[in-house]
Amino acid sequence: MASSFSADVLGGRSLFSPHIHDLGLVRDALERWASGLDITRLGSLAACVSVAPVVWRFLRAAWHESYSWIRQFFVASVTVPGRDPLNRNVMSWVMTNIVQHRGIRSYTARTQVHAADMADRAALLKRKRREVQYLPHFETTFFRYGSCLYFVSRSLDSFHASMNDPSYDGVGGEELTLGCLGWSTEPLKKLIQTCQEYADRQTEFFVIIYARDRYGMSWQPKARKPIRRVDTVHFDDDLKQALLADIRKYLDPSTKRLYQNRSMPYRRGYLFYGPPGTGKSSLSTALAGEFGLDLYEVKIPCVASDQDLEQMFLEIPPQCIVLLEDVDAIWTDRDSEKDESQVVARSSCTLSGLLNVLDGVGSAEGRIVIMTTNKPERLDSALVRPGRVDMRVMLGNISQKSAQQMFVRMFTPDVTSTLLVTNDVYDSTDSDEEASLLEFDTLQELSLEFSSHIPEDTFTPSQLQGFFQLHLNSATEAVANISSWVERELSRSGIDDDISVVSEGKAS
Ligand SMILES: Nc1ncnc2c1ncn2[C@@H]1O[C@H](COP(=O)(O)OP(=O)(O)OP(=O)(O)O)[C@@H](O)[C@H]1O
Repeated sequence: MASSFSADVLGGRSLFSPHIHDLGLVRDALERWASGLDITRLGSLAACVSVAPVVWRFLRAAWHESYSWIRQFFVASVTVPGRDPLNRNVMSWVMTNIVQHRGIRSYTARTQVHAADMADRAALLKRKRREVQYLPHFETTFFRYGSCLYFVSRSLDSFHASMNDPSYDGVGGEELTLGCLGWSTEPLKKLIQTCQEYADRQTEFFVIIYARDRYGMSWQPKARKPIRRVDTVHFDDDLKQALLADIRKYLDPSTKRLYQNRSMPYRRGYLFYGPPGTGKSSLSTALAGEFGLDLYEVKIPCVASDQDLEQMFLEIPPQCIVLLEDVDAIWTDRDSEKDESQVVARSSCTLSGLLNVLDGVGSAEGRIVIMTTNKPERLDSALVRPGRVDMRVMLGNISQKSAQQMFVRMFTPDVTSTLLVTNDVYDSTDSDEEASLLEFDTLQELSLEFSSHIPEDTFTPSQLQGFFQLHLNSATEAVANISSWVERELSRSGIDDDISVVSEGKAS
């Protein structure tokens, strides 16, 4: 037993011997260091360590004092209020061009709110998981731009308050102070102009949609959507061209002069009507992108009072699109007694409140107002008279022609990837052209076959979009499945409440 025990110990020793060797070395080093220690030096070291915090506090106070002196006498500054649109422009420029180029070690993290922004496919599939948004966390940052030294400080208190607002997208919103060394504010104005130009370039690719914040206190950017081309919203082609021409003419500077010379209010109003899911909101967003305008969204059923509506309109800038959604929720036709009771129940603002903001004292020049409704017959004639509504656009159920266009759009190869392929890989030879032409021809044939199965003016475009979402990977599969889908939808609409929606679309 004894021999076996000692054998085990020996075995263990041989196993761990390198560590024991290392420990021996550490112990030797410690012994050498301790033997050379001088107790006086140790005491002065301890004294230094104990006064270090006091020195640190003193240096900080001195720095703050001298910093405020420097700021007072040698620094020019501009403060940008949190709720001003300029704030967002400055902040996104600073984030993109300064902060992100530095190694960031401090972030604010919060749960991503906008589901549309989720890039993580796994998170999308696992619906309960929400993506985390990381935002650079800084209070003051110094940077050199051109020949000047600048700094930007932000009020972190208001930043944290904004972060608690789920509709806040994380950029801007807190009071900013921009400063630079010197007595002139010119470099600051130039910097602000650079930020503005940067923001303008951004809007070439995006539409900024503004909505009231959750307290109803101010307009806040709700979403930044990639521009949707107007040709991706399918409805009557002639009507679409007429609408585009009308807006283009209205926005032409010469038209503005004409209106002013003739003492006419420079405003334009449109009414988009049709069943739900026919593209009224999509068209409004597409128009904002087409004409480079911001979109201010007012959901009429959510407006608390006439005063709120008035305040909203007072804060909307002149050059933009105002989208008044579901205007029928305000009230019904004045002659229709039976609906009068629903009016009070559905919305808290009144017809006179709405008319007042459309062309009363507070209504600004240069706006485009788009009203949408599913029930145009309910609207009061005063609201839709010329001057308030200059053009009515009916967005109905989908025609065979639009269904064909939608099919081609869904299965046309991505333009950017096609361009990459043609530029990088191929020399455009005759056979290649023939191949792409053939592809185009096949797509046309398939689209014709597809649309022949779609009954005229029966389904909403959003219904058809739902079908495409199931067959996005194969055009032939879509064609093969369309007739059974149509049958299913028709039989469903026979028993569904949807039948009323479909027949309303046909009637209008
Ligand atoms: N005419 C259309 N052309 C292309 N897509 C459309 C069209 N109409 C609807 N869609 C698609 O259907 C979806 C819903 O459209 P949208 O919200 O614009 O309809 P809407 O008429 O505003 O509906 P609602 O009256 O319920 O607000 C969007 O994803 C949009 O892409």
